[in-house]
Amino acid sequence: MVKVVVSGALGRMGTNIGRLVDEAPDMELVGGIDVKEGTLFEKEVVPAARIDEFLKQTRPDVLIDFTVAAAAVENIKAAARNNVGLVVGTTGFSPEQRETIRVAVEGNVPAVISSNFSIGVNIFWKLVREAARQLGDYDIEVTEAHHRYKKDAPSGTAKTILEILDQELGDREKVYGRVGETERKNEIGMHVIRGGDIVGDHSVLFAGNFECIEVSHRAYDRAVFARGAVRAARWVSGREPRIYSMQEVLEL
Ligand SMILES: NC(=O)C1=CN([C@@H]2O[C@H](COP(=O)(O)OP(=O)(O)OC[C@H]3O[C@@H](n4cnc5c(N)ncnc54)[C@H](OP(=O)(O)O)[C@@H]3O)[C@@H](O)[C@H]2O)C=CC1
Ligand SMILES: O=C(O)C1=N[C@H](C(=O)O)C[C@H](O)C1
Repeated sequence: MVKVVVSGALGRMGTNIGRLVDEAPDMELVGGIDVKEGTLFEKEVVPAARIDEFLKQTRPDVLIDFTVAAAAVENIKAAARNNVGLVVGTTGFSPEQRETIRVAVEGNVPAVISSNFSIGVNIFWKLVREAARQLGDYDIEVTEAHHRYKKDAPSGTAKTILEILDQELGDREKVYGRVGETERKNEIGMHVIRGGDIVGDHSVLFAGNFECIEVSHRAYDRAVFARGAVRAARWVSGREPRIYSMQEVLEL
């Protein structure tokens, strides 16, 4: 049995993940962490201030964190202190926060950290890499769209797309939206849409003369992220203590 605590337990992703863990025959949901007290599928949810005490009491194998960046950093440090493996889907980390996470995790606990846990997006990233290899001289524009409540922008998935493009094409200037008189140079355009209940859309446009290629992914339900996170939780238990990507989990 893989024992799981969900952090961000009362949120959109936390409740989706809690349901899947609760229903999995090989997993045990032992509780949740959030800002307020509550319950998650009849298991206790305690405030984040009590995380150390709760991890000692419930002794999970894995903490799955889908919260906000500043909170996730503290939760990751607590998991590492208590020798609990990690699956981290939270996005919006600064470079400094990423370094803090690396120091907390490496050599201490195994952690799968990904800006997107859907299988489709992990394949989409591979397609974007291949397109960039072939179409480096085309104009490139990245667009993402999410629901009105999303706190960070651009999305973590879009930032991963920009990293892939940089790896393949070298560092290019990023232009975040355009207004007024603008002249296109060898930049990458990055465009963010927020509205309604859009679950998560990402697209990369490669525009040449007389033709365009668009690589895109659209999520219709948060279940695709939740399923990937639960798959990663199963996979991460007992691994060497370092940071893993979802690509490693999926052997892509
Ligand atoms: N990697 C992936 O595949 C995916 C990543 N995400 C990312 O996951 C994160 C959460 O998204 P979503 O579920 O939509 O957001 P929600 O706001 O619905 O959920 C986040 C929850 O975390 C709670 N929270 C805040 N601080 C803490 C803390 N210190 N400890 C524990 N819980 C805390 C929030 O409480 P309160 O509301 O009271 O502040 C809220 O209940 C975001 O960063 C998002 O980008 C989302 C989908 C897929
Ligand atoms: O906040 C969300 O909802 C999502 N966040 C992730 C991101 O920032 O890339 C993944 C997904 O697109 C949904």
